[in-house]
Amino acid sequence: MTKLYEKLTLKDVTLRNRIAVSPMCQYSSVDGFPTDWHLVHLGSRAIGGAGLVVVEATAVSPEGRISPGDSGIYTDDHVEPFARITRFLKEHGSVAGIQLAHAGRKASASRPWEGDKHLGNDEGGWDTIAPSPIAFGDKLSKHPKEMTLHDIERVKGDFVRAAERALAAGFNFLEIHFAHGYLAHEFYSPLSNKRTDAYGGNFENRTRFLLETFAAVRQVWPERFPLTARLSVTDWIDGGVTIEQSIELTRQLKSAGLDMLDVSHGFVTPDIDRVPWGPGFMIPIAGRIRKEADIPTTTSWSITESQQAEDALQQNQVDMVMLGRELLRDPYWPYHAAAELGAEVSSDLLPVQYARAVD
Ligand SMILES: CC(=O)[C@H]1CCCN(Cc2ccccc2)C1
Repeated sequence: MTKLYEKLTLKDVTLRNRIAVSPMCQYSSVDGFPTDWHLVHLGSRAIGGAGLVVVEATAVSPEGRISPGDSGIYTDDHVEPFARITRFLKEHGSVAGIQLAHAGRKASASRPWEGDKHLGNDEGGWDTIAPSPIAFGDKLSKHPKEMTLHDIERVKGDFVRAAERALAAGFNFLEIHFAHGYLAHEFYSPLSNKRTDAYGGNFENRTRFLLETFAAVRQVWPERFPLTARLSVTDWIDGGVTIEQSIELTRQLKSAGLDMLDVSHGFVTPDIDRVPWGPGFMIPIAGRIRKEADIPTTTSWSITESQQAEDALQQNQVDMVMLGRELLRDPYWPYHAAAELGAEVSSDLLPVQYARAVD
C-alpha cells in the first residue's frame, strides 16, 4: 500500500492522506483579514487533494505580523473571514489547519517583492519587541524593545485568545510557530536571548516562554483536536540551539500535550552558510526526533518528488510530509503523485466535478 495515501488520524481528526500544504505567507491580507485571494489559493489546494491545508503564519497581535500584508486573528472580526475558508476546505475533503505566530524582532518588514526589509514607523512600520534589544541584522536592522514580564504575559494571552478564535473559525489543526527566528525562537536561542531573568540563560529559562505558551494554548484548544508546533531544531551555528536540546524540548512539549512536531531549522540570525541545503535535507533529522522523542513528525524543505515523500514515510522518518513551493507550482500534486506511485486514485482525490478528467 502506498503510505502517502494512507489516512492519518491525530486525536479525533483524520486526514485523507499524508500530504499537507505547508503554511506559506501570502502577504495579501488587509489589517490581518484574509481576502478572496486566500479562499482561491487555499481552496484550490483542497480541491487538488491535500489531506491537510495549513493557513499561513497568522499573527496573534498587530505588532506580531511580519509585514503589513500578514494574516492576523487578533480581533473577533477576523473569525468569520477565516470561517469562510475553513468551510470550503472541509467541504472539499481537507482538514483545515492554521499556524499562529508572532514575528518578534523580524516584524514590521516589507513584503518580499517590496524588499523584505524593515519598514520605518513613517512608512507603515511599527515598533518591534523581542526577548533582548538586539537587532536581527542585514535588512532587518531595527532594534526591538526588550520585553518586560508584563509584555511576556500579554503575548502569551494573545496566543491563547488567537487559539480560541481559530477554534471559533472552524480550524481543527493548530500549529504554534516556534521557528525561523520569530519571537518564540528568539527566546529559545542563546544567539538572540541575552536575558538574565527567568526567561533567559540556561535551557530551562530559554524554553520557558515556549512551554508556558504551549501549555496555555493547550488548555483552551480541545483535547480532541491536534496541537502541533513548528520548531527550529537547530541553528546550525556553534552557541545556537542544537538537535540534542531540541529533542529534550520536544519530550517536554510531548508531556504537555504536543501531538506532532513540525521539524524545521535556522533563521535566528542572517547567517545561512552552514545550512546543508539539498533534496529533503530535513527528513533524516525529523526521523531522529521521531525516534528519540517518540512523537509523530512532519517536515518540509525541498520535498518535491512522490517517491521521495513515499520513502520518508516508509522509513518512518515522518508521519506526514508538508509541501510548500512544490504545491505552489502544482496544486494537483497529490493527484499526479498518486499516478506516479501507481496508487489507485481514489475518487476523493479529485472533486466530483473533475472526475470525468480521469479517463
Ligand atoms: C512565517 C514563516 O516561517 C515564513 C516567512 C516567509 C518565508 N518562509 C520560508 C523561509 C523560512 C526561513 C527563511 C527563508 C524562507 C517562512
